[in-house]
Amino acid sequence: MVGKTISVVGLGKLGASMAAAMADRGFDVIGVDVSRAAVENLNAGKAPVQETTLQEYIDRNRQRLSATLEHRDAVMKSDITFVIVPTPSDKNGAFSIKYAATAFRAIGKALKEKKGYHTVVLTSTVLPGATRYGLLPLLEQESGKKCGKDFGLCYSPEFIALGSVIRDFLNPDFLLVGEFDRKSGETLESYYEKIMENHPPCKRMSIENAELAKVSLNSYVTMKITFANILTELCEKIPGGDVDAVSDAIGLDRRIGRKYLTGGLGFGGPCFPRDNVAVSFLARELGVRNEIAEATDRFNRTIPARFVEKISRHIPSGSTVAVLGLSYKPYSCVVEESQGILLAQALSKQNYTVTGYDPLANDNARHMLGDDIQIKESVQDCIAGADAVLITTPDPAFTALKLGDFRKGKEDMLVVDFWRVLAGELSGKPGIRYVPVGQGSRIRDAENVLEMMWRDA
Ligand SMILES: NC(=O)C1=CN([C@@H]2O[C@H](COP(=O)(O)OP(=O)(O)OC[C@H]3O[C@@H](n4cnc5c(N)ncnc54)[C@H](O)[C@@H]3O)[C@@H](O)[C@H]2O)C=CC1
Ligand SMILES: O=C(O)[C@H]1O[C@H](OP(=O)(O)OP(=O)(O)OC[C@H]2O[C@@H](n3ccc(=O)[nH]c3=O)[C@H](O)[C@@H]2O)[C@H](O)[C@@H](O)[C@@H]1O
Repeated sequence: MVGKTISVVGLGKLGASMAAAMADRGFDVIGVDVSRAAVENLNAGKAPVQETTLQEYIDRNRQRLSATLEHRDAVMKSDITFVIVPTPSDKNGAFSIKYAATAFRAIGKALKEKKGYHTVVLTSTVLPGATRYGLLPLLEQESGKKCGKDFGLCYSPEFIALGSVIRDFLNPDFLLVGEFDRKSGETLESYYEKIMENHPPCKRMSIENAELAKVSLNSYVTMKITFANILTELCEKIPGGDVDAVSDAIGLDRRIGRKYLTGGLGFGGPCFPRDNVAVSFLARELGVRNEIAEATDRFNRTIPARFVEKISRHIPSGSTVAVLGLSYKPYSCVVEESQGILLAQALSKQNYTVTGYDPLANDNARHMLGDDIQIKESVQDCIAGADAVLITTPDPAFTALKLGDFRKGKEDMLVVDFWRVLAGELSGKPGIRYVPVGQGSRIRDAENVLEMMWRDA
């Protein structure tokens, strides 16, 4: 049932890494992209995108990896095709399937000519119904063939975080397979048995259940992060409050777990923020109330403004603020929905002079921010002359900073540490006003509020 050759349509952040990882597991992999640069790069042995270990995987699998602009070539020469093209949010917050539709039409045309059974797998994130009612008809129209008889179809998303795409892909907690019919699911599962390194459990179900499971998982995880961010605010108002102490404790309960329970600056990036919006859209369309997804999204989007207000209580507008961390998380060049970028923009609007630095995301940040923020080439350049420093990601370039890296001028320098990574180094040190987010500050005020609450008991 398992053939030797796999094709991957879409050689972006997810697809390029999946193609290289599957080649490493012994398959011949043909990548397809509409971008000539992506195809030429892969054929020249260069990673089309930046991702941890991707270049190494390409280097050691050159013989088994190739790329083409022609969907037809790839489908004819392979037994199974994974489709991993963008599904951007549309104006209603739903995921658009316009790129997937173009890819499915091209695959359908190729299937018309192809002799023998072929399996098509959609990996891109879509909402329930999109695969069966939006994309499957295109395959059947273009090929003149029947799904379930002439070809198979699955929806099988990945649960992969940028920066660890290859490791996560090869070692998932579980596999999710939405199958058109039993044969489609069995075929895909047998490929996964050969591809994955850790023999994960495979959950097979209807296509629609798998579509719902993918977005539900992300929505649930962001709800958990948001809960931690609410705890963060509460701890700041409680004398001696410490969000990590609380998260570490409740995270030990196996019903909760400690992962994705760290309060800080909120979630960002190209995946999480759009998923609650899409889930809310789905719920509205189906007449279901989903106030959790809506509240999670609302709360997360107000976090930068809350901190601008907080910072303005410490330093007047006109001061210089250094933002360390412009990507949405460490080890990433991605700036989409980055909380660091949103914070920099909000501060600039309030007439602060803003400088920024990120080890990987400087170019993308420059592109997004234009002239409003001065992007610097090193942490030291970014901090020099600043009245306040904001540490927005727990990147090793920032967690390794020492007291001596911060200015020792006449005025104390404000350091807002969203992930509390420099507490040992900076807390209580002369010349620094260290503000660890999620810890009880302005203790006297906090005590007053608690005293008032309980005075008449
Ligand atoms: N990046 C991630 O970590 C994850 C992404 N996803 C989902 O995977 C999908 C793809 O995401 P990324 O890889 O990040 O996108 P991306 O934008 O980095 O890459 C998509 C690639 O598809 C190509 N493409 C567009 N239309 C095409 C067509 N008709 N034929 C062939 N190639 C075509 C583009 O040129 C681009 O190279 C999205 O639905 C996303 O939500 C899901 C889980 C994780
Ligand atoms: O559907 C997707 O496309 C992917 O979205 C996320 O992956 P990703 O956005 O790359 O990154 P994560 O490492 O999960 O982090 C996302 C954000 O959450 C924030 N976060 C994470 C953990 C935490 O405890 N607190 C917190 O605020 C991070 O700072 C970051 O901004 C999911 O983790 C993947 O499982 C999923 O496949």
